[in-house]
Amino acid sequence: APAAESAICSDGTRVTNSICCAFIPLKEDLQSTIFMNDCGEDAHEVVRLTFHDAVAISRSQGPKVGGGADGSMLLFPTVEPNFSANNGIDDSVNNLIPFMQKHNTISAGDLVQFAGAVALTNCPGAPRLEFLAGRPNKTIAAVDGLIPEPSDNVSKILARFEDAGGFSPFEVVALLASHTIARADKVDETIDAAPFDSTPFTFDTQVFLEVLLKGTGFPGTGNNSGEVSSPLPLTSGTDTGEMRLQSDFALARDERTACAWQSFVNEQEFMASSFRAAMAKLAVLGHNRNDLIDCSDVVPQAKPAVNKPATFPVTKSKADLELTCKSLKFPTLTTDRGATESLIPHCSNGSMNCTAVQFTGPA
Ligand code: HEM
Ligand SMILES: [Ca+2]
Ligand SMILES: [Mn+2]
Repeated sequence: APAAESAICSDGTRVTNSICCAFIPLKEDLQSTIFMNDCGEDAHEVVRLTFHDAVAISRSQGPKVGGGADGSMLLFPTVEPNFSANNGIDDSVNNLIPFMQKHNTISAGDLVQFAGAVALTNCPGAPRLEFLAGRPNKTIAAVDGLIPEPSDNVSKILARFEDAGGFSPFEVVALLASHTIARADKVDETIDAAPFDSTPFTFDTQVFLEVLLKGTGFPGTGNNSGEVSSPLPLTSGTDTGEMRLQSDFALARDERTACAWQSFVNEQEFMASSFRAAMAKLAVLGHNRNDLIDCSDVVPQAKPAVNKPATFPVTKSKADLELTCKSLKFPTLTTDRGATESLIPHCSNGSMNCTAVQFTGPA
């Protein structure tokens, strides 16, 4: 192939195409206006948005039900955010909408996927995602029913991912590495920011370990749709205990996905590279990769991994594991020191009080 037109942006970044340079001021604006260089609530919610925008497409039903990674969530903010599977997505939608005017050469679809890549760079251990630019703004609102729900069974989840973009069961599990930096606000309406692992500000493998532990209780109320008991439910003030999604529980134990799930425990590099590859597929759903321009150079390097092996949280050990994968040996891990179950801090600096950015908007 002929060498791509290359350019140097005003800050010195060398890119394959000069159109990529517009994403550098966007990156700075996103960091200083919303993310604050933190792997906090606002970063988490934008990563979730990359998925909910992209997965709304169907190979069997065709383009009339949704265009994939097309920014339709931002372009139709009074439609898609109201679907029940999108409950809570309005925060990230309203936060990103002002950037469409402020950076008006960048399409909504590019904005969503780029913002997700930038958000992840704030999370130690996250991969530096591929970023391709050029998704057009011409699209339709997606229809309801295309986003997986935590109450869905494994067959339904795997079928939905297959239909959306030909994802294999392994790729589905790899994408769920995202739940290492995730907290639920809406599954249990009585509590906010209930984390899916004990380290929601670090892109580590703890989620794959902790979802394999026997559940003992609920961080809030106990009868919510899509929630099952977690091993670390202890809550105090805004330090909400761990929540477990029924879908994560089932994927970790189902014969089609359990070995993929277990394979990521304590395998930071393998998890990060598998997530990166699956995200590259997710981010271009609805597009032909060859029509897009590779602007990966404008994605900053992620914060380095903390280099701490996976550990059983205090009070837990291999006796608490619920393993169903027969072909893999479980790694030998130590238990964190302490006598009683630890709280999971609400904020990345370890405190109970931190403000999230929240713009008002149409969603
Ligand atoms: C089987 C598929 C999946 C199901 C059923 C599912 C379900 C959920 C649910 C119920 C929540 C909590 C929302 C709330 O109450 O605030 C959540 C949060 C989240 N999900 Fe997923 N998810 C799935 C796959 C994914 C994928 C593929 C990604 C990204 C690649 C992702 C990224 C996130 C993130 C980052 C959050 C945290 C948002 C926050 O902290 O505010 N999820 N997910
Ligand atoms: Ca984590
Ligand atoms: Mn949240």
